[in-house]
Amino acid sequence: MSQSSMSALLRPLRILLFAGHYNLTRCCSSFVSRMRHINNLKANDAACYSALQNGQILLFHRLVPLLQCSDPGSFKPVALGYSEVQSVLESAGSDGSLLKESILIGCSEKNQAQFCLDVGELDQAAIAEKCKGTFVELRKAFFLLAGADAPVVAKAQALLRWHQINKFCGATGQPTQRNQAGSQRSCSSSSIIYYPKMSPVVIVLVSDGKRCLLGRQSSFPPGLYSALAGFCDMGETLEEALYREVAEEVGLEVQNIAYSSSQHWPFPHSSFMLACHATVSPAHSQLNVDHSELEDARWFTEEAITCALQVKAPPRRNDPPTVWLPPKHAVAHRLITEWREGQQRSRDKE
Ligand SMILES: NC(=O)c1ccc[n+]([C@@H]2O[C@H](COP(=O)([O-])OP(=O)(O)OC[C@H]3O[C@@H](n4cnc5c(N)ncnc54)[C@H](O)[C@@H]3O)[C@@H](O)[C@H]2O)c1
Ligand SMILES: [Mg+2]
Repeated sequence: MSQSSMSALLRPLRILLFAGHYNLTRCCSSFVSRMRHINNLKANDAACYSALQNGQILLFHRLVPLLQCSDPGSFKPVALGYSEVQSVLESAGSDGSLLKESILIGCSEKNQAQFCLDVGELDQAAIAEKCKGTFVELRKAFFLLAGADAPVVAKAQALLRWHQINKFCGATGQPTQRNQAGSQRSCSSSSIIYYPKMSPVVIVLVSDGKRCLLGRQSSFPPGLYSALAGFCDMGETLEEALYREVAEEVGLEVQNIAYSSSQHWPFPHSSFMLACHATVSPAHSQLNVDHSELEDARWFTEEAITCALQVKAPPRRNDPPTVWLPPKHAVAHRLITEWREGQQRSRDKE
């Protein structure tokens, strides 16, 4: 084939590729510009302070988020502008200089920066009344908020907590200074820069083909069962941590690790949850539970999981004992529903 006829053949393909690239660029551009905007705010204190003056600020009191109930049962974090927060602070007897302590959490679709501020030194009731909101502990708030708001509030609390406990350098004992965004703290004596930290945790749903394995710690609320989880040790890979945790907690050797997803988990401190599925052969599914780690671990059939997923609220004190599962915001819930869908798919194929 001559070069010119080859070129004529490829022309429509090039147009298609170009159109595809154009669409991809267009659909990604707002995301890319938002990510670059946030990155710039972390690096540039003056730009960050100016974004704060035009941004939205979520309020916390000693790490407890301020929420507003819009419709009955529907909660949102209270998000105020700079001058609104200034007037709230002034009404609670502060001069407003606290506003500079705000920490960058992210950015809206329209590139409006979002910050959080802990007003723990001021009167909680006065702030709540002025904002027509309620301070709700994160353990409760996390499950009252909509899917998109819960991780934002959890991230904000995690950043505020990290700043509260990293005010001094571990090497010199000298105070550390934060940048305007609050994305780092540094010690001028040691030149060490500290960044917000999460602890990696592996969480795994083990299956023997027909059943899945859930466990509970004695500290869990009565009847709650979850996937097995454990903190990664220094130097371990995700797979090594997973093999070790399952071996330690229930005495099994798993195979076929398949990554599912990840999430930031704020309780009790910031964990980075890495969620996986894994299998054991039915012939090697005999549990040997370490009761110093787990109060109980059991195999659950698909029917038992379907039943437990229908329990929408934790059982009350005088209710009969019921098995219930982690709520929707928890990655354990996702692993369990993925496993159940997999069981349904393989049944449909039979
Ligand atoms: N999001 C979810 O769906 C989900 C589900 C289950 C568990 N989790 C979380 O996973 C985390 C780990 O699970 P686990 O309690 O079974 O872990 P685990 O089995 O490793 O046991 C916890 C113990 O590990 C030790 N430990 C080692 N490194 C630690 C570190 N960096 N931070 C704290 N403790 C450390 C402590 O002695 C602690 O008591 C918990 O914080 C829990 O909240 C989340
Ligand atoms: Mg564990």
